Amino acid sequence: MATSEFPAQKDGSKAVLQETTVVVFVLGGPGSGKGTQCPKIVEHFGFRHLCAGDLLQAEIESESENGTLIQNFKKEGKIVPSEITVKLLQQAMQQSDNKRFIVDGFPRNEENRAAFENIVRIKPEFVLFFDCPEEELTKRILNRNQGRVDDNIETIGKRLKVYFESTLPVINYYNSKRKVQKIDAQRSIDEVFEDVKSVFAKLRPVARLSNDSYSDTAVFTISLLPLVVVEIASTSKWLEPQKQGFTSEYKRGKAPKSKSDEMPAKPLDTFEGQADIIPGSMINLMLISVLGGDTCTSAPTRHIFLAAMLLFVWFDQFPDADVLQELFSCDLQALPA
Ligand SMILES: Nc1ncnc2c1ncn2[C@@H]1O[C@H](COP(=O)(O)OP(=O)(O)OP(=O)(O)O)[C@@H](O)[C@H]1O
Ligand SMILES: Nc1ccn([C@H]2C[C@H](O)[C@@H](COP(=O)(O)O)O2)c(=O)n1
Repeated sequence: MATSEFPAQKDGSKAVLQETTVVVFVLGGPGSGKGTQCPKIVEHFGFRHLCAGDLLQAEIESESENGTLIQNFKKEGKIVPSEITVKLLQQAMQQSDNKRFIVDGFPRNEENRAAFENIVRIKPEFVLFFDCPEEELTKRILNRNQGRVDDNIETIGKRLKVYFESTLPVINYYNSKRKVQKIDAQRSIDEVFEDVKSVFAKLRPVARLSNDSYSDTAVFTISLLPLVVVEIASTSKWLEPQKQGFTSEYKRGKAPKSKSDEMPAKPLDTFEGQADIIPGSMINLMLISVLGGDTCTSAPTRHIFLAAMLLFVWFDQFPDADVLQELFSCDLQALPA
């Protein structure tokens, strides 16, 4: 993903879209359920929802200079010139603290796609495509009852024509780049969302972390603290006598006793090297979840990993999984099956 500079803001500074910005385009015919599913994605995965149609509608309602032009395009079921739509999307992204966006109803045609990639300079992570037959689309729109100027049988025909002629080629373009996640949208809202969830769950865990609130930083710091404490305890001197005690009992072939004589101690192999194994496995588990695959690391690498994670959390800069993979690849080994 590329870094993109937005136009100067009122205070003269420039908002910069960082490399960690994630964009998912949500496409499908009119009435396929984009606007129904997007709020669920926001709720479950913390993305910011940008609906191109809603941004254009807000322009109409604000009676801006482009309002009448947009209204006329909308009534005709036509696609508004890309310059206008991309500018609105760009401003909305600029004003958001979130770095992860689902862009609903965009790009509607080749011109939209090229304008976004040229101006915003970000390629989508993937395209979520709600696939639904024409008859079902028409039925849903006619039942929608939200007072939209374009929800009438005449405009629906035009919108469907535009969808098949202009939007489907964009979906095919992304499909040729293996970026399309196709969802069967003809089923119930809940069934559709089950599929949507599994698509978003496949996003790399680091990319799924939200960067938009202090509470996230607090939650992640607190989650990392037990790891830090156990790691420090295991490598500090005060655990040495216990470790040696267990080891010498083990060498003499005697099971160490628990404090209560009636209660047998835990098996020796549970204790031996326990202080080293536990933090190792906890952090290895984290590494496995972040990097994928089976991994194990040496103690110094775990320490660097922990320190890096804390710094990343505090400075609100989560690294890409690829960066982590590169940082730790020298120390990652496949675990025996
Ligand atoms: N899976 C579904 N099953 C039945 N009805 C649905 C389903 N998903 C959405 N709907 C209904 O269909 C209508 C259209 O859905 P929605 O507004 O989400 O579509 P859309 O893709 O956002 O449409 P548009 O592109 O025209 O804005 C709504 O009334 C919605 O409640
Ligand atoms: N990229 C876009 C998105 C929307 N429009 C216009 C034309 C649509 O009929 C209208 C409503 O959009 P919807 O809510 O159906 O997604 O907005 C556009 O010109 N370009």
